[in-house]
Amino acid sequence: MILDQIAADTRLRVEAKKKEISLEEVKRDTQSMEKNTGFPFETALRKPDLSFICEVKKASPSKGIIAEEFPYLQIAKEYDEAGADAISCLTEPKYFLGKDEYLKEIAKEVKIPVLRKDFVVDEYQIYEAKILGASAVLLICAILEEEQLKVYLQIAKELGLSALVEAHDEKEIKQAVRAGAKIIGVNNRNLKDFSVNVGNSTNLRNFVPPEILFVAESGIKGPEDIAALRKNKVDAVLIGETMMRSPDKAKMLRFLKGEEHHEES
Ligand SMILES: O=P(O)(O)OC[C@@H](O)[C@@H](O)c1c[nH]c2ccccc12
Repeated sequence: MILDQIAADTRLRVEAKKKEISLEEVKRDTQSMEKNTGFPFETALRKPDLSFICEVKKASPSKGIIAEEFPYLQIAKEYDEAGADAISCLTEPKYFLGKDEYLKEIAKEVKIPVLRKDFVVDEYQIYEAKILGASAVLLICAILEEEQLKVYLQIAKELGLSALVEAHDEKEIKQAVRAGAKIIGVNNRNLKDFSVNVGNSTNLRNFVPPEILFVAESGIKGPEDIAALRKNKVDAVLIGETMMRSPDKAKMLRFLKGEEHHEES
């Protein structure tokens, strides 16, 4: 299964990083950092209207290369100017061709909060996210034990980071709720076989209590998808490929919101 493979590779990557900079060192580095005031990622999602999280992603295992040319900083700035509420930035290098530097530079450059999109299997990566300037981390239920998830949520909280806890089915949502997640994302893409069903997040909407923020992730292509998610009282959407492939981010965002009738001019 691809997810297990990515998680295993990530463990190796983290072990190698620890040899260069130890866990103690990254912990110490976060201690000397300015304390965050509030949780900007969570705040960005907690508004009456639907929030948009736009993703900076060069490639993925299901789609291959999405952006041959990849002016990541410019893309992030365009998302910010287009009115995105937050940015998701892939840092996983092998399968998504992400880089820590992308996140670091983007977080410095934009006003909106940035989520570190990676496969967290070690607390090391949460401290690292903080150092890179992220406002939030992704925690994927399918690769974490419930106890681990609880511990990681606590570490993130202490660092002033929000956590988007990703679930794919009812069982994982229940785990996320028990572990104390404040933001739950339901992935419409099954990471076991890459099949996409935008109905997955609407079907599972009611398993998440209303005080927990609900994010619909993946496979969102057009205003009909957004309208259906709005109707189901989703708090936020996470959109990657559709935004990445669009030459005019502001226009695409208006199109998705139903404010613009044509995708292309
Ligand atoms: O490009 P899409 O289909 O709009 O999907 C974005 C995002 O949801 C997807 O990249 C994603 C969702 N969960 C993940 C976990 C790891 C890596 C990537 C992801």
